[in-house]
Amino acid sequence: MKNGYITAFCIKEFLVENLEFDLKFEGNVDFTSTVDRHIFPVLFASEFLDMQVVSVDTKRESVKLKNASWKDLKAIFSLASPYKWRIMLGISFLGISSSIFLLTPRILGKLIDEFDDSKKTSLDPNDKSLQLARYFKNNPLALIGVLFLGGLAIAARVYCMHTAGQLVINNLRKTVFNSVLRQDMAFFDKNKVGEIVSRLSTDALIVGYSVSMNLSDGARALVTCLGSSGLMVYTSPALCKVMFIVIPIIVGSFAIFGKLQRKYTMQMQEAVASANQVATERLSNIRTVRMLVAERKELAAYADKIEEIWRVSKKEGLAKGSMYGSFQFTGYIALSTILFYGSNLIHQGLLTYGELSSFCLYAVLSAASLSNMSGFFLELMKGLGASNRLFELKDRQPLIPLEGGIYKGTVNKEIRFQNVSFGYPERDPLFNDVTFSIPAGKITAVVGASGSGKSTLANLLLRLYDPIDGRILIDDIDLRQVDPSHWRSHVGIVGQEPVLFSTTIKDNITYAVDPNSEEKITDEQIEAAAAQANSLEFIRTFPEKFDTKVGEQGSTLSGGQKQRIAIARALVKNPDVLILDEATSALDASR
Ligand SMILES: Nc1ncnc2c1ncn2[C@@H]1O[C@H](COP(=O)(O)OP(=O)(O)OP(=O)(O)O)[C@@H](O)[C@H]1O
Repeated sequence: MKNGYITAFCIKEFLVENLEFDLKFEGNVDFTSTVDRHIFPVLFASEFLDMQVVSVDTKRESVKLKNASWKDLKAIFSLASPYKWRIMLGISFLGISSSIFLLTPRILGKLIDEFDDSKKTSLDPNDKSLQLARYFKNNPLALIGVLFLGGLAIAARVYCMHTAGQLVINNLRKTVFNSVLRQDMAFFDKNKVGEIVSRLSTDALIVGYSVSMNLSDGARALVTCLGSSGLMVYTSPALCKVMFIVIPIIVGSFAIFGKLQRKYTMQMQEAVASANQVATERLSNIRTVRMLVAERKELAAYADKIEEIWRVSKKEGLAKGSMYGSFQFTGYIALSTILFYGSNLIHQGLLTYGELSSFCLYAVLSAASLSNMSGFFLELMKGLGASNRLFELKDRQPLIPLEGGIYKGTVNKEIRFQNVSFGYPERDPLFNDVTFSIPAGKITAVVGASGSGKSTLANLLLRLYDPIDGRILIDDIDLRQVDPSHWRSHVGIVGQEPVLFSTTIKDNITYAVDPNSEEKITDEQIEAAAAQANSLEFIRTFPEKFDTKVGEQGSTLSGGQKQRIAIARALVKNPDVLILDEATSALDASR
């Protein structure tokens, strides 16, 4: 047990005085040796810096949803371009299956006429489809074989497009996650983590689907629609007149209800993201919820969000139902008219039974493909909406970059806050024109009232935020010119509420050590750091020692144990600057 002598620095406007006092540490954090290694902890204690206290504004702005526009189409399809060969292969299989299934109704029609003795003699023997029909009549197994080939081509197309979609989703998720990880703290102050996770899971899925499987379904619908319409005209131009009456009704109802459905689908995604946010935040803080007996309140908050989903869902269902209903209605009107008018044409000898059958099959195919095309359009719209939000995250440039600048990690003379003014975004200024120095090799304490800005000074020193005015100098070099990641890797910090990850004690202690760095941390160094933080003793009592899993946010450890592991984590990388932000608040005081 050692006593460390610290020098408390106070910000000049309030008190110009150096204080020396006796600091008691439980355990054996050896500050004498750390001072030798030019480590100088900056201790933050809640006492007497009389700074302005600003109330907490809990209302945070979320990622804004903008309306999707066609100009984003290029950007969304460019996501699929790395997988274009896989998509092209899928489209080729589409060509095979579509040719087979488009020609089948015509051949079946000819087969029907082949069995009608009254029509048999009047058929054109040079007609290729008739020749094929006759071949299949004599070799029915060949027809089964061709249809089987069509089925195989469909399976291959679905496989290619499904996997291409997953590759797009994987790539998108990685890119967006990378961009989110690089954002500045002000971004995380504004955007809720639950919403960002929702973007990564749901929106990436929608975008990936819309440019892969949906693209292939859309292409299939288009080919089928064009092919079957052409074959309808070829089979009976007279019957096609009926279609001129029905198509405008189908297109009109699709335009109205499709637009409505798109609107409600976007509202639905927003409502789901909002419900996810509530669930994530409350469940990750379940202990607090339990201790404050807030289960009913949280259930009510979640139920409100679910109620919102239900409200939007009803509108979405109504738009969807109206669209499908109008499709079915117009479809059956068209089919009845075709059969009625077609029977008349047969009676007049202008059409055969086989031709009417083929025409009906093509009409059904073309109606189904119109409906599929509407589905394609809707999915594309959904994809555009979702991509808009994802691109916002992907393309956002952080206010403070992760890398770039002078490689400065050691402090030889001093760290100097020079005329620093700061306020959090959308808040009143927290402090103005603050100047003080932290000399190298010394222990410096900052003390002040709760909420006065002590942790904020640590945030500024780590360059999590930039001062609004003034400079922070590391040996006369402005911190803004220093490579942020390099600087941070030389600063050890133990926060007020130590955050542990749900992995082993060893992984938590070595969390800040770059796995790709040449300098490997040995088990002896880990044990030494744990011993310095006075955690070795209790770690050894666990059956799995350093391989013990600590649970979510270290839930299986006591507050003091968590803090000691956090101290070991800060010490193991042998930092040049050590910041202890009330790091011993959960430790028992003892000599
Ligand atoms: N990310 C943030 N966004 C907006 N305001 C913040 C943020 N973090 C802190 N604040 C506000 O800044 C003020 C200073 O906070 P800070 O955590 O620096 O105080 P502190 O002196 O360390 O307090 P304590 O001793 O209670 O830990 C507080 O009023 C707080 O509400």
